[in-house]
Amino acid sequence: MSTLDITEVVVTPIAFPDPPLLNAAGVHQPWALRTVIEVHTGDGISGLGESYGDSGHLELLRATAKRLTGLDAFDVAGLRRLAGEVVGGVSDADAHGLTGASSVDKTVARVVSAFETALLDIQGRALGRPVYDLLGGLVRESVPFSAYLFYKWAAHPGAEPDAWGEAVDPEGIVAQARRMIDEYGFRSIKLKGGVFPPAEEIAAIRALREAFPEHPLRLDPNAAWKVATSIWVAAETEGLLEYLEDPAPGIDGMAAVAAAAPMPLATNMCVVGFADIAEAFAKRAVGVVLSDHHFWGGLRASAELAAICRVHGVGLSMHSNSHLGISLAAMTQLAAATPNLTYAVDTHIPWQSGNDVVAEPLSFQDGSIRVPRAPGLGVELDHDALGRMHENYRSCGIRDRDDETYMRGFDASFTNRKAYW
Ligand SMILES: O=C([O-])C(=O)C[C@H](O)[C@@H](O)C(=O)[O-]
Ligand SMILES: [Mg+2]
Repeated sequence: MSTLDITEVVVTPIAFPDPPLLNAAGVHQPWALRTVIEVHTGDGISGLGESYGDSGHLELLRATAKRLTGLDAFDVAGLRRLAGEVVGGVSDADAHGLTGASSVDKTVARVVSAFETALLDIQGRALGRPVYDLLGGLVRESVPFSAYLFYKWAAHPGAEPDAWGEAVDPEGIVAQARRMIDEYGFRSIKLKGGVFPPAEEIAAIRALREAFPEHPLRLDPNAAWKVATSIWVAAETEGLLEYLEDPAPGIDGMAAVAAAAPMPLATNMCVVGFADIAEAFAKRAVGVVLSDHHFWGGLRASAELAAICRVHGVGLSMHSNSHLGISLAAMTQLAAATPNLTYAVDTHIPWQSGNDVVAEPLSFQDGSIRVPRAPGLGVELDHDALGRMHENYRSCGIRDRDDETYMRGFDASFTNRKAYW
């Protein structure tokens, strides 16, 4: 008799180089952290997951992994129960705060997600079907992604310049967009804002519109603006943005901006769990929710979020932070099966300079990824790369992502820009 009982779970923290990308929380550290999950079953079928690498989360992943031996790979309910027991009453927060408030539910969701992806990978491989078939079936052959632009320094202080160069003004941002679009073919553009005074970021949006008249544009200051400033920026960018993402903090702040803004507001900060939805939707605070399976509780939970958005007439997009090819494959599978995901998906992949833990990463053509037809997620682990990136983790000295403290090393007066302008 075949058994998909879990025999072993391997949790490997890794690090890979990250450029000095600027945001409202500070600046990215030289190394980004992730955790790779390998779940093995008695049948010899294994599945992959990718998650955050911060120390508190890693501890929870390791503790949960120990409990999974013997669980059936189809028993996602059992995974949720065990993860809930491990997390207990812990509310694990990010130092950067870029994905909103923490809660016990969100902490459990982040842990579940890391393993659920691996279980779905196993299920798909066992059935000989891609993960999108487990999520309701294919609704698009290819998934469009957006160019994700960042203000950035030419180099981490004291290090060699990276290949992307400096971008601290509209010219630098347009040059970055041109290069990213030439290389990847993206057909929509997101600018990470909350770095410079809003008038400078509006100027960058105007410059992008002039250089790329056909590309839908988004601006995301990660709640760096007060309500009045947000309303002013929204008026100044009327007709330029497909959505304005998290201009101001909190559901009430967003609702006040949304009531005056000519474009929809999007969020990955004020609606970050199922408990936020009723209030935010009742107050019409957001027109678009950015899903993210890494903190919404996995691919199935993200599909539930999609259904809720659909029935409420709220749009759906997808969030990303620094990630590698297992996450990209999971995001692609989810997007492939989500009818109302009508916005191009965010991705940090261009910033990872070709570093990956998968042997043949999914690649972009004309800004989109063709959905893989192989069983499971459609990617295989590169064990040598995993080993190298684990060595990076051991030697880099970083154990938590903390953009603010890293920035303070260069500007002692810097504080997180929440509602700053
Ligand atoms: O609001 C967002 O889209 C993000 O939080 C995306 C990323 O975390 C990004 O801001 C980053 O990594 O600096
Ligand atoms: Mg955002």
